[in-house]
Amino acid sequence: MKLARNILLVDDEASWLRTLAITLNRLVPEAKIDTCVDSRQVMNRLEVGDYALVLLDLTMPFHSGEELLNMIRNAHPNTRVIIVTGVNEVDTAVRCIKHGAYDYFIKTDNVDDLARTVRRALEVVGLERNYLRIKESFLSKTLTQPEAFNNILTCEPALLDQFRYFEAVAPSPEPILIQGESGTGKDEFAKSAHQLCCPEAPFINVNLAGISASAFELQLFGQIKTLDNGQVSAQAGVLHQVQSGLLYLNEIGDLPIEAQAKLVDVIEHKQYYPIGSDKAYPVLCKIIISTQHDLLALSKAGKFRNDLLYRLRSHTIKLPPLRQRRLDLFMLINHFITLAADEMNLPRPNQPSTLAAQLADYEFPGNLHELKGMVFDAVSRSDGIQLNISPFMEAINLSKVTAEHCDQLVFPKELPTLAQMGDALINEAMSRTANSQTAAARMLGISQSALSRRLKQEK
Ligand SMILES: Nc1ncnc2c1ncn2[C@@H]1O[C@H](COP(=O)(O)OP(=O)(O)OP(=O)(O)O)[C@@H](O)[C@H]1O
Repeated sequence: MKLARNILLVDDEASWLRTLAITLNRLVPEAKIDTCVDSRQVMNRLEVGDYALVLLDLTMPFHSGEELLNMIRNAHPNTRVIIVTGVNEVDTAVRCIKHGAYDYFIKTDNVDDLARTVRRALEVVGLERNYLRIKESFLSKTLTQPEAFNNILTCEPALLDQFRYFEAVAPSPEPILIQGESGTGKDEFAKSAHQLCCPEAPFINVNLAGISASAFELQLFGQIKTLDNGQVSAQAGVLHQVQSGLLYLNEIGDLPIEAQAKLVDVIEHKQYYPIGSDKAYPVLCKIIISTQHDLLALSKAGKFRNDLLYRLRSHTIKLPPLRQRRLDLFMLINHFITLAADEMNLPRPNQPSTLAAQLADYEFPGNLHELKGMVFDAVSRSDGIQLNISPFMEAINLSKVTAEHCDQLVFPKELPTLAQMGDALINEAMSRTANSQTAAARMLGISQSALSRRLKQEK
């Protein structure tokens, strides 16, 4: 991921440089700080260092700060320069700002103000770089790393367009929101993002369904405790474990509102505090967030924070449900036949040529989870030559019957209890969705956490 983090501190006073570097390391932990005491080396360092920001003294031997400011702005217009000097003269300050300095500080100024400005300058450079890269990549109309999408089969033009958008935004430091019904491929897109931005680093998937605010905080931030005997015990959170990898937060719509505030802080300040610690640690990972809910509707209902919603809007992709991807059916069925035959060690049956057309009007409420479940069932019932199509026909017929008799449920002579009906409904939904709790919960019109609790009670 290409973040704007590198800062070069330039001053001929070595002891001041050391102090400034230590202070900024503490106040802006996400920054990578280098120092340079010799003004003659600055331009060479900028050639090789990808610096987003230079903090520059004014009075130095060889090249003065003002001279360097002009040289840097001409040769590296995207690098910002903040003047940090002992010279407290309004004229000089005005001249520097006119010549393109981002800001001007006196060495005796409050360091917190300087740190805030440094962070803002890094953000500005990051956003500029991001915007340029996204524009270039999107306009190029081709994928640079098509292999990152190997697990997502499609020939639907709308979804292929999403690949280009996703590749363009994947390296951005902002989080990406993936929206789509259960089974539309959100997890697969998160894995593609990992391939695109940090394949060598860890990928950690955290399911937020049913999580409490305190469990979320502990899982993300970890905990540092000082025991009675003075020893320190530390429990690492996923933000520490994932390092510069990819953190996938699944089902954000289920996150309690208090925990959402913590997540806003992480996204906004790119730093976090382990529970029990007042030391800030940098957030180095890429964050991908998914939901099957309409977050705008949740926010209107007071269940989702506006500030989090706005933060997640920078990069959003919406995955279409399978009922809008008819062109893909034939290919997906073939793909799942191969998977099922390999997994169950069975001969690979052929897909009847009319099957995809027969499924054209079926709604697939469980999307790819449901299709995969049907194909696995069909392969297990096949003779090894032709795919047994009864699981598909049963689903089509059932949906027709349900549509025709949706207001006329037929009950046995002796009525079941409410509890028995509930259990039977849950079992049916789980079996129709190949045991996907998210898809089954959606079918039943309840949250995944409620379904998960019911299933635990059943056991
Ligand atoms: N385009 C695709 N080609 C092949 N397989 C796919 C594709 N999209 C998804 N799958 C497979 O379909 C199943 C469901 O996909 P996935 O888990 O990514 O959906 P999801 O939207 O994350 O679901 P949930 O909301 O339930 O977590 C997985 O087994 C996945 O590997």
